This record gives sequence, C-alpha cells and structure tokens, in this order.
Amino acid sequence: MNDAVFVSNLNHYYGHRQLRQQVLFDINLVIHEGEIVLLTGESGSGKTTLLSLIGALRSITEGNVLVLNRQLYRANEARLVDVRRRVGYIFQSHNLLQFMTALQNVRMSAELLEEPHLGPAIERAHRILDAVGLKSRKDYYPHELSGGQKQRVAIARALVNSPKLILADEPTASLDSKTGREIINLIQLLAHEQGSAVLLVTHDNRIFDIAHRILSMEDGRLYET
Ligand SMILES: Nc1ncnc2c1ncn2[C@@H]1O[C@H](COP(=O)(O)OP(=O)(O)OP(=O)(O)O)[C@@H](O)[C@H]1O
Repeated sequence: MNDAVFVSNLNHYYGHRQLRQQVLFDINLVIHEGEIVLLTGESGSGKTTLLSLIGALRSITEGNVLVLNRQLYRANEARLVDVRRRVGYIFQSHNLLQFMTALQNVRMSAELLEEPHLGPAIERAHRILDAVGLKSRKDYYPHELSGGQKQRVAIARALVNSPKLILADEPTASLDSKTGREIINLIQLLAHEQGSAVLLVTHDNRIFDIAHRILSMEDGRLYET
C-alpha cells in the first residue's frame, strides 16, 4: 500500500529570535492511500499549521514530510507547486472567485493540471459539478448560491483533478447540520470513488463515523484517540 502522507519528527516554529515559539512537537504521521483521517483538537493546538505544512503551503524547517512520495523538506518552488497541484484543498471559507461562475471556478482548477489521462478540463468540470448536485447551477455566481451550494462548488473544485490527497479544514463549520452532513457524505463518496486519502480537521463529533482513524492535537502534539 502506498502512503499518501508520511511525516516524521516534524517540528514547527513561528517567529524569530526571542519571539520564536514552537507550535508543533515531534509529529509522526502516516496516512495510507484511500484512508480517511479526522483531526480534532482545541483552538490553537496546531491543526491548521500541520495541514498547511502537509499541503506545501508553508515551508518545513525541521523534519521529513513526504506527500504523494515527494519530499517537502528543502523542496524547491517547482516541487512545491507540483505537490499543490496534486492536492485538493477544501477550506471553511470556500475562497471561490466571486467574478467567476461555478463552472468557471471549477474549470480554472481543472486547467491547472492538464494530464492526458484525466480528459479535457471542461468535460471534467461539468462532470464533477453534476456529481456534487449542481447541474442546474453551473452558470451561477457565488453570490447567487447558498452556503451549502458554495461549499459544493469548493468540493468540486478540490476534486476535479482526482487528487490522491484531500486536505479539508473545517469544511462544515459554516453550515447547518443537515447541509454539513450532506457535504461530508459527498467528500466521503468522491474520495472513495477516486481512492483519495483525506485529512479533515473538524470539531464536529457527529461526523466521526466516516473516519478510519481519529487523531487529536494538544499543545502541538499529535495523539491517536
Ligand atoms: N502565522 C503565524 N504566526 C505566528 N503564530 C501563529 C501563526 N499561525 C498560527 N500561530 C500560532 O500557532 C499556534 C497553532 O495555531 P493553528 O492555527 O495551527 O491552531 P489550530 O489548532 O488550527 O487552531 P483553530 O482550531 O483555532 O483554527 C497558535 O498558538 C497560534 O497562535
């Protein structure tokens, strides 16, 4: 079995000199292909920092982080960009581009990774929007969509390139519980169909049932629960 994520002896610090503060302590973590791992923990415990390091959005100062078999420690910009293209990100604030329709938001992401085996970007964008239940809303702008619909667009955008790793930071936080559940089921279904690993930060214990494993962070340390 391949590892989607392999982290060993990871430490992370913010600030310099006297203000330098350690926020992650000796993190070790393996996530296998197709595995859904939930990450919980109090505010400020380091969850988002860990996610951003694994997502190649922040540079690693100490430790090994392999994502989809690519080493991020001391990686050059080209490798970081390559990893970012291969990871699907879903955040609480969906970060859709307001001046683009749902279809254009998803299509733009699809065009970043033109791999022949995936098929033409425009077709993929249509297909994934159908899959998330937005067939009749493709030409709507974000301000014309509900919170749940916007989050579905964000999921479509994250998954359009069939990423082998999905990183989600509280994807249901701004949604009511019914919509939140639908969104989680959708992430689970699409991840299963595409064989993707998922690392999902959440405080919502109602969705713990989808996890293969639940981890928690406390003061910058990671624990199996
Ligand atoms: N850019 C930054 N510069 C300095 N300190 C930071 C920065 N980002 C986060 N921190 C600090 O690092 C620690 C971990 O923050 P992080 O955002 O990773 O926690 P979190 O578990 O995701 O919290 P939340 O659940 O509130 O999102 C906190 O003490 C925070 O104040």
